[in-house]
Amino acid sequence: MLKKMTMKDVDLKGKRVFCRVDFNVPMSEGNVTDDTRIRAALPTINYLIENGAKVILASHLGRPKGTVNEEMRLAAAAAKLSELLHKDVKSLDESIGEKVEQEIAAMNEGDVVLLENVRFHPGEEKNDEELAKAFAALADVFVNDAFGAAHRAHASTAGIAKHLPAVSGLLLEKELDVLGKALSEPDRPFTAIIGGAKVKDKIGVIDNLLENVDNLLIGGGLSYTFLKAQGLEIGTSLLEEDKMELALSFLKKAEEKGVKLYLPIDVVIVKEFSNDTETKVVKIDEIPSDWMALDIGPETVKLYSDVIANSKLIIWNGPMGVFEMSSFENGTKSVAEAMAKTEAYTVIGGGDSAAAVEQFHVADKMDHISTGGGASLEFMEGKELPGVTALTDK
Ligand SMILES: Nc1ncnc2c1ncn2[C@@H]1O[C@H](COP(=O)(O)OP(=O)(O)OP(=O)(O)O)[C@@H](O)[C@H]1O
Ligand SMILES: O=C(O)[C@H](O)COP(=O)(O)O
Repeated sequence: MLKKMTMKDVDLKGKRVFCRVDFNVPMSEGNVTDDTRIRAALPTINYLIENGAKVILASHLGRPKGTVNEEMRLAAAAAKLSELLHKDVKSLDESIGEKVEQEIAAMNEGDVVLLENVRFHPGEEKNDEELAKAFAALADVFVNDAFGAAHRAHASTAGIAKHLPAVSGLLLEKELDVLGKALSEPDRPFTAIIGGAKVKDKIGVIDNLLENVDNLLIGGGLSYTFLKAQGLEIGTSLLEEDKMELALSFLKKAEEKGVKLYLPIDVVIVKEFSNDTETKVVKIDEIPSDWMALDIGPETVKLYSDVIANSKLIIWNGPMGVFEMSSFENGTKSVAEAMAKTEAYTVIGGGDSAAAVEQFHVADKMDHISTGGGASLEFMEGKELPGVTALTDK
């Protein structure tokens, strides 16, 4: 349970509400190419409208490093939101200052404006006190619905919360609820699937999950460091030599905690990193020294799919192979399909895994797809999220 104030704990009628959302969406040629994050914020925005708030939305887009970048303006996101809400959304070209104040003063209850990219100000990422105060001066209430940015202690996610009643939005609440419950009172068997490129990026999450899960399925680039550490030949597959000791300590921890840790038993290998080259499927102890593994093989798919089918709760973060190339997509696709079929409660930890379930058309079969990549990872590592900590206690 979230011990922070929520939108339901404050009177919103006629109030100016500064609502931080994560509209950091993929764009191409000035258009939003994936509106998932905008759609995910609709329940909160509609709630604010229905309760008579004046809705002042704020977001970052990309990493403009404190200067105005024409390609990172939020106007296209405002247009997309307007289309989804069936309502005018005024896109402003600043996020603080006199002009913004005038626009807000002219708002009626239920009106919606979207401020310009907050990262155009250098103070945003520095969590500058003056910028936080300038944001707070625009409003009476702060609502944080930007789960995707909750791991950042920035002026519009954390700093502002010191100066206004600060409450969670519905998306933020839901994300914390689903991920929190999964980690604190999991239905068992509880299985985590961890893939992606590097052990380095998943140290915290593997360490924390080993405290909790029944099964840990490892795939993707990071599995080869584990395999090499066990003395296997991995050819030219991805290796982080300095993480081999750590990989061994994870294997030991799994044994101590009674966690079944699975590594690939067969793989798809190639001689060069290319989609159009000869591929072979080999057993895990048959990788030639000049070949590299870019996907898990069919035996591993079968093994992992069986574990998935026999689980009650599954959390997935990171692809099983180089799924962007069709020759190496099978492992990731099969895991996505096995998750789509299972009766278990399925949680996708954002980022590449969320992209994969979209790509393989099974997104609607998942119980929860997190809108946060980095944020969900940090949450699963057991870290505090500054955007949540900053909210007003109940
Ligand atoms: N065997 C492999 N060899 C090389 N690269 C791999 C292999 N398996 C997966 N990858 C690559 O790993 C990348 C994804 O890993 P990365 O750690 O960057 O993100 P992630 O785990 O999906 O994290 P997030 O979900 O937070 O975005 C993909 O681009 C994929 O091509
Ligand atoms: O896309 C994300 O993960 C969030 O919007 C956070 O973006 P950032 O990594 O640039 O802070």
